[in-house]
Amino acid sequence: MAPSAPKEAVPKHLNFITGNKNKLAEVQAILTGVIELRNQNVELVEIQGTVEEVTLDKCRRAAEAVQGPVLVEDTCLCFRAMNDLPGPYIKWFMQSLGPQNLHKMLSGFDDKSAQAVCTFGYSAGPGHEPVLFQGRTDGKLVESRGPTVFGWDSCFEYEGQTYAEMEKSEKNKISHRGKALGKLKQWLASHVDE
Ligand SMILES: O=c1[nH]c(=O)c2ncn([C@@H]3O[C@H](COP(=O)(O)OP(=O)(O)OP(=O)(O)O)[C@@H](O)[C@H]3O)c2[nH]1
Ligand SMILES: [Mg+2]
Repeated sequence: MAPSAPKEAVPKHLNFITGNKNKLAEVQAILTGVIELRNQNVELVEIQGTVEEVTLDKCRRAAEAVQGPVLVEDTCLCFRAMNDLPGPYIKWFMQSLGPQNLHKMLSGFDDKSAQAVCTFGYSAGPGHEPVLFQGRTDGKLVESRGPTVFGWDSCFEYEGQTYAEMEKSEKNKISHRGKALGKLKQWLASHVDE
């Protein structure tokens, strides 16, 4: 998606609204030296819809909740054999099945291909339309390999290694989140207040 941003200055720091500590750590690592990141954990309702609709709505709700500029992110895991489900609903499948059983979702299918999708939304505040930045990484759903620290990292294989088997810095270079933040960085470069 092209970050078709209105010419609108963003502040010198970003307030990343998330309750997910692993996401926060990755975003902090990737944005170090680019922009100051702050964090608030606000419980946000997440609607059903497309990847983009979910993030747009999450971003608008977050801006309303804090009455100011916000960055939010929504992550999807899409299985080709299931026409992209569970997508934004992966969290609930992960919580119920756990990393040891997640791969069984595709046990009845030959096609194990999966795509990790990360969509950031930035809003300058309530009433400001969010700008989206999306990154996608293709891989496969596999039996859990590696540390089970972060969600489905141990079940998502990219070029022979699961995310969990990679060094963090390696994951961040090729991950859905790294790609999305690459676009955010480009946008920031032309929007941050001097
Ligand atoms: O192995 C993983 N590697 C990743 O890179 C990754 N990014 C997110 N997730 C998990 O996928 C679901 C997304 O749901 P989600 O986007 O709504 O996140 P969340 O509810 O945890 O936080 P937030 O909505 O407060 O930001 C949640 O279960 C996350 O733990 C990941 N798992
Ligand atoms: Mg969430």
